[in-house]
Amino acid sequence: MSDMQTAKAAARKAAADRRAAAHAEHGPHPGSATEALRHWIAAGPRPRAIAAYLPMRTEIDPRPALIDAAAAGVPLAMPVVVERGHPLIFRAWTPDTPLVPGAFGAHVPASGALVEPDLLVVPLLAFDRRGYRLGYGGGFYDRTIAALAARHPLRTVGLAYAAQECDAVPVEATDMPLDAVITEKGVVFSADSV
Ligand SMILES: Nc1nc2c(c(=O)[nH]1)N(C=O)[C@@H](CNc1ccc(C(=O)N[C@@H](CCC(=O)O)C(=O)O)cc1)CN2
Ligand SMILES: Nc1ncnc2c1ncn2[C@@H]1O[C@H](COP(=O)(O)OP(=O)(O)OP(=O)(O)O)[C@@H](O)[C@H]1O
Repeated sequence: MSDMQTAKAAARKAAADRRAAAHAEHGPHPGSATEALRHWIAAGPRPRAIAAYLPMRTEIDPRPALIDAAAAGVPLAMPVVVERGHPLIFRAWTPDTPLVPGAFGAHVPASGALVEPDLLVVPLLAFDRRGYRLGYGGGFYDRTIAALAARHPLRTVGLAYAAQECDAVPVEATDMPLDAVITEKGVVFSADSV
């Protein structure tokens, strides 16, 4: 393992433990995080489509924060892994969409049209106040953010427990910073651009 991989692995392990403790304390639907994300979405420009995630392990469930957008007719989507080393794709999703277990442990919509989102709600293990994040190590979100942002304007918001914050996440050239990070304490990071 490179020094970078070793540093990321250690940061992931520590953050996973802190996230599990926060999940046990606050549950999967911390109301203040849901409210902050709902307001953040409502306060910005109307998205063409929002992609969030179907929670796995001890991630916060983003779905309750999407209710207003869904009611306003904004298309929603969830991620699907196509292949290791490739960007994610997104399938249309509503609360009634049947789900099946996906290749990497998360559920995915069983079927559905492909969606090109311009707002991404991003899961993570660790974040810092520059907007950098660590996920499970697939590089899926880095590749996906780079690919989407190359095609059109994109906004990205991380959703996490406050306990997942780090001073400085180990960063390499391909890491894509988020535009904002929301926790049960509110909007804890916001780039100048959003
Ligand atoms: N809810 C949710 N859905 C998601 C993601 C996510 O982070 N959260 N993803 C975000 O990418 C994608 C799935 N990616 C994943 C990538 C790796 C592992 C995983 O279990 N990794 C192993 C380490 C494996 C290795 O290093 O080879 C692990 O964490 O133990 C899980 C999901 C798409 N869907
Ligand atoms: N755009 C890219 N092009 C090529 N390699 C990339 C790209 N993005 C990430 N990678 C590589 O993928 C590997 C995993 O990346 P990283 O450790 O940042 O994953 P992660 O952010 O924790 O995972 P995820 O984004 O799936 O949640 C690293 O070796 C990284 O260099």
